[in-house]
Amino acid sequence: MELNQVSYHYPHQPMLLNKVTATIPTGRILSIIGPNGAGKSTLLKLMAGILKPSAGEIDLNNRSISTIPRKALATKIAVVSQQNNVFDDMQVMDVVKMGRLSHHHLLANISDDEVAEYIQATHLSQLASRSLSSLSGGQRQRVWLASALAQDPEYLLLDEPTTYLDMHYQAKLMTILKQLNQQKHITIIMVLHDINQAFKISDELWLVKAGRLIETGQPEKCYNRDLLASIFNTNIQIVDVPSYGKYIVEIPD
Ligand SMILES: Nc1ncnc2c1ncn2[C@@H]1O[C@H](COP(=O)(O)OP(=O)(O)OP(=O)(O)O)[C@@H](O)[C@H]1O
Repeated sequence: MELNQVSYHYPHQPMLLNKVTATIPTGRILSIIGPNGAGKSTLLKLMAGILKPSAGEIDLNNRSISTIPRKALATKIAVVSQQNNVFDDMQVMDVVKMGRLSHHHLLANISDDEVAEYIQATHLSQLASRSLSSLSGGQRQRVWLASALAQDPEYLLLDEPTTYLDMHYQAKLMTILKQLNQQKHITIIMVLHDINQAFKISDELWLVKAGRLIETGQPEKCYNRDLLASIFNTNIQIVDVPSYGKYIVEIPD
């Protein structure tokens, strides 16, 4: 996937993203980090084809994603974003099957077996017959992930996927994502607020501030105190934690 001079503004709003040009590394894990309001979620929505650039192009395999029909795009790109409650009455199994609709016409044509691997990968087997409304925030998050995986996408886009998860499930989700990336070669693009998590799991980072891509590259290149301080507008220290490695901390004035 390539972004060529992508700019975007919401209707009747000033320009938010300004001529973003970058290549998404295929088969890798990319995290987008930056302060609140920088334009990270908007960038993700543009890559998902949910929003159309005001100027510039996003190409997938040399074709503009705005010319790819929605159902065809859903077999290539899956999105896990902030959840809605529209599907609260549905069973977990059916919500996961809905992800598979990009490959079928009817939910009734999709067997339990067809989605079993996605249910297993997200550790939902025990919850498969429960309604979505009876689940905790973290459990629901895994259902949305399973539904996105059922699309069998080349690209998995996640907007703050750890929001509802406790420390244990945050680590577990990161392990699941790493496995999916390594075993199925899915390209993973996510917006993460926990920058230490982003630095640990990602092959590449995009640092965004005020709608501009300030830096891109491997985490090692981005462990730069001055760079991070200017992005987040705060004092930063990078410390060495035994048996963890480099850890970024904010030191208030
Ligand atoms: N639908 C919308 N209409 C108008 N403005 C919007 C809309 N969605 C987002 N914005 C504005 O665009 C800017 C960027 O929002 P975006 O959600 O992309 O930022 P972000 O970097 O993901 O922020 P956060 O870290 O707080 O989630 C913000 O100023 C936001 O208020």
